[in-house]
Amino acid sequence: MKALEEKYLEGLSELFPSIAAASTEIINLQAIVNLPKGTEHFLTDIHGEYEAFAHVLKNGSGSVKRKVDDVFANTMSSRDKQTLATLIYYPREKMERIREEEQNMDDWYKIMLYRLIEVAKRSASKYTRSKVRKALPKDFAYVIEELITEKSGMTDKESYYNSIISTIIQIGRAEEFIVALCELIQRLVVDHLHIVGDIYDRGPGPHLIMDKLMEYHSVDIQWGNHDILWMGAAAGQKCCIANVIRICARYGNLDILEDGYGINLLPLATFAWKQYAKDPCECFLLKGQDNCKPQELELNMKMHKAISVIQFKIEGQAAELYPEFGFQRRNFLDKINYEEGTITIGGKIYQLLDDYFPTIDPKNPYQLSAEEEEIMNRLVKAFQSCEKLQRHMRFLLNKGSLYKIYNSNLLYHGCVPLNDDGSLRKVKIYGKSYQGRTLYDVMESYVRKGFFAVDPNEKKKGRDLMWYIWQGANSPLFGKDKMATFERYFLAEKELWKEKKNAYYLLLEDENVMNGILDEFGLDREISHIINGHVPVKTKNGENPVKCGGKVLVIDGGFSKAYQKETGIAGYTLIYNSYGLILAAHDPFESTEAAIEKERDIHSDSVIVKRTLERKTVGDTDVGKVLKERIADLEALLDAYRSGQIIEKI
Ligand SMILES: O=P(O)(O)OC[C@H]1O[C@](O)(COP(=O)(O)O)[C@@H](O)[C@@H]1O
Ligand SMILES: [Mn+2]
Repeated sequence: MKALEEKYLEGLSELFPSIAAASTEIINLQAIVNLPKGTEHFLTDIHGEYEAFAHVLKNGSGSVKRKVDDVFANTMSSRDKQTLATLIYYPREKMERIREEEQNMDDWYKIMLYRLIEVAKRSASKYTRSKVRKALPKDFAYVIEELITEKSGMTDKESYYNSIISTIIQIGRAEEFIVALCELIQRLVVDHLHIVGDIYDRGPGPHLIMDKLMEYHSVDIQWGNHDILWMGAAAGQKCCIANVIRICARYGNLDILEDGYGINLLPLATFAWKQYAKDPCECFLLKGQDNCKPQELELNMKMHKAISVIQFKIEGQAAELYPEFGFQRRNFLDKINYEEGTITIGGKIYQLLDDYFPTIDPKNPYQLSAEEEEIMNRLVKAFQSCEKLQRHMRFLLNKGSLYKIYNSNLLYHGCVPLNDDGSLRKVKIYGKSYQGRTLYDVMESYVRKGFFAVDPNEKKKGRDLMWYIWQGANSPLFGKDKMATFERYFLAEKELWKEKKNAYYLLLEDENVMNGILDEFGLDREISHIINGHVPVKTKNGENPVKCGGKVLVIDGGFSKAYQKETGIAGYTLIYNSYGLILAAHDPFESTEAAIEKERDIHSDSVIVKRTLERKTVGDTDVGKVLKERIADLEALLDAYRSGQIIEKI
């Protein structure tokens, strides 16, 4: 043991070869440990709503506005503060509009530059110089550093700053400089972003969200069931592919696949147009179809039906392949009386809303027709060879996981599957049972195998498990007894549409159960929180996202427009800064246009969920723990130098 420690200190002395070097490092690290903790920002269930997402990212769920308020308090009108905040969110667009009205732009630049410098200064004050330096835009790094660093010894600060600012304006770089400052502020107000799942589906811009996330300075992602669906599709899992296309068709978003990812849907379109030529496909209307031209709508509905039928067939085959997934009870095509147009479920006969199935052979209802087969094979190739999709999925794999423990918070998209009595539910995966954290870990390892395993059997298991995670009754990301897709399309009886939530969602207020989950994940039950998304919080019915006295926070972002009428708001986001946890409830986002033109921010009511007694420092965080260990090691090295055990290397 002793020898090992000595070896380690020897190694460390290579990096810090003298008493002076080790001491300097200790002082630097200690300074970081004492700084206020960086702000974390939590978003969930973005569901392809790129514009609203981009806006919340820019305003840091109110963090930018809070900074502006802090700096200017009562010295500026609220109107001016709002203009300044809008400028910080949309600098280019805002300046374009200002230029049209403002008589004296130079004056305007000057005022704004001063204001922005003050906000930037305050935003940077939480960080070390070296961290701020890394965040500075290349072109203006030196000047910005000069302007935002306090120069206490300087006598004529005013004229020094004035001359820098005048020069910037004179040489025609004011606008670029303003943009750089605004982006810096946006960058500094949020230190780290957590996406608690469901980037994909329903809205039109998930690919744009992915591009934006890929350039974000610090982010982690907990996969949602919709993200896993896309991951499965990208890995070539056919049921996932069919579901992805079906959902895009249902929301009038086939453009995401065709234009966003360049996946060719022509074979499916041609087939659907011919196969369902005279079929009105009325059960396959689109959600939000007002944006669709009539001719496009007709084709879109036919494609919607064609891919749904394919999905029910291939899911039926997969259900037989894996009885332990429990999907056999979801097989309906063999329960249909094709002559009568009825279906028998639970001993009862129901009338189907649509009974035109030209591609189904009643004797072999799950068999794809030759054309359907050909289409699916081509789609598998298209998904697997789409470079952009693969790049996005690689990013999800590298920055993402099924759950995350971060600064004493436990983050996952859906739930931890529980029995009705609150005990951890045992779930069988490929012949073995797992529960709680191990269930999560095993599932995650299969997801990764679906992409990286060399053994083709393991790879297939990994891919097929992604389809299970999407909609399996015991999937921690889905957490409902079934996904009633078939019933929602074909049956009028709403009682059949019901999806029963896992006991987890009924036990959110049960402290014993929630503490049990924290224990299971190795977290301190006294100080930790569980944060999940997935289930829209129906605020208009009086539902509260803060559960279990603040131990659990359910923050389905509610970005999805389709769901806003159910929730009554545009959902929640969460901020965890050095003062505590702040929950922001947002009104729906109108448009980027309105945000700039009318300076209409998303109106957010902020509620402080937990205020820390003392301002939290980096020392209280996970990074802080690592830094403190490093300091202890360096102190040991110092002792070793001083006692002669190790000799300086200079
Ligand atoms: O509103 P739609 O498009 O019918 O989707 C409903 C389906 O989406 C789900 O809610 C899953 O999506 P979420 O993860 O966003 O909740 C299913 O449970 C349900 O069957
Ligand atoms: Mn979800």
